[in-house]
Amino acid sequence: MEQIRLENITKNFNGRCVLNQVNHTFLQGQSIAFMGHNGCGKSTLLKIIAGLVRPTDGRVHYSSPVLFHYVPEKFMPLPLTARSYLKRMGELDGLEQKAIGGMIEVLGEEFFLSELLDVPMKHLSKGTLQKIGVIQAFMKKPDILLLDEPLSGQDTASQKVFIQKVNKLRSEGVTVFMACHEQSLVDAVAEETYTIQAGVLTAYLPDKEKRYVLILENGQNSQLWEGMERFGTGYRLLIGEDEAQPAILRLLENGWKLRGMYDEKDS
Ligand SMILES: Nc1ncnc2c1ncn2[C@@H]1O[C@H](COP(=O)(O)OP(=O)(O)OP(=O)(O)O)[C@@H](O)[C@H]1O
Repeated sequence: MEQIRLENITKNFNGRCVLNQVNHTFLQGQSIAFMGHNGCGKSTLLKIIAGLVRPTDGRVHYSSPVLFHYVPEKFMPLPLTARSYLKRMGELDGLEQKAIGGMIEVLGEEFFLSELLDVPMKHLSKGTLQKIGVIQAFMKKPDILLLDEPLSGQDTASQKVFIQKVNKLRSEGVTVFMACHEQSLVDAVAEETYTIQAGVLTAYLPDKEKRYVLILENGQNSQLWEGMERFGTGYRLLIGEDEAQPAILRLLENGWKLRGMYDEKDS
């Protein structure tokens, strides 16, 4: 079912065109990643979809009223503690006091933040603030989740929790948009990837020849896969780009930890 239609979306900043007459329809339940070089317009497009930035020209059509959750790339270092911030946000979302307290505890623990929940946010690192933004987005199920560089460059344990939670929302019909540079995150949560080049949104087609090296650690005595080679204390697996997404999901489900991923050509 059609959920969002971009009609001739153009965005100029100081006379410079960042998005140039973008037309596209997104369906409910899709999970989309925007990739592309720094400054190509990924965050701008996310904000336009969320209605946070007005396009210079064109319109965004929504098929029905929708609840958005938007996780920004940079989070404000407020003087509030993470706990009181999340509590207030939960209240604004109409959640019950008791449920909010429980969710903060559980999500804080899952994202390894329990000890930092009572520290003023202005003293927290950029990565920790990002996690608080992500926790906020998981407190109430939205119709559309927009994630700007979520947990990029963070530890694999937190990324694994994040991937599981996003995929759970996807299975419940939530539409997901994500701007991301990290291929492993994109492969784990997005079914369609687009790049923005010179203001134009283009479907990203996997290169059949391209292969990735996955560096894996055996977390739970999981069964070895064909082709896995010993690599330091873990294993190394070479995999085609088009197979990477389902393979990573299966590996994570089977207790493997993804320690790294890079283009075979860079090895
Ligand atoms: N409020 C603004 N005023 C002026 N220029 C802006 C503004 N917001 C974004 N830009 C410019 O628009 C371009 C696209 O920015 P955007 O943040 O969308 O890129 P991005 O693809 O998300 O980049 P990154 O990967 O570095 O996060 C950049 O050149 C940026 O400097």
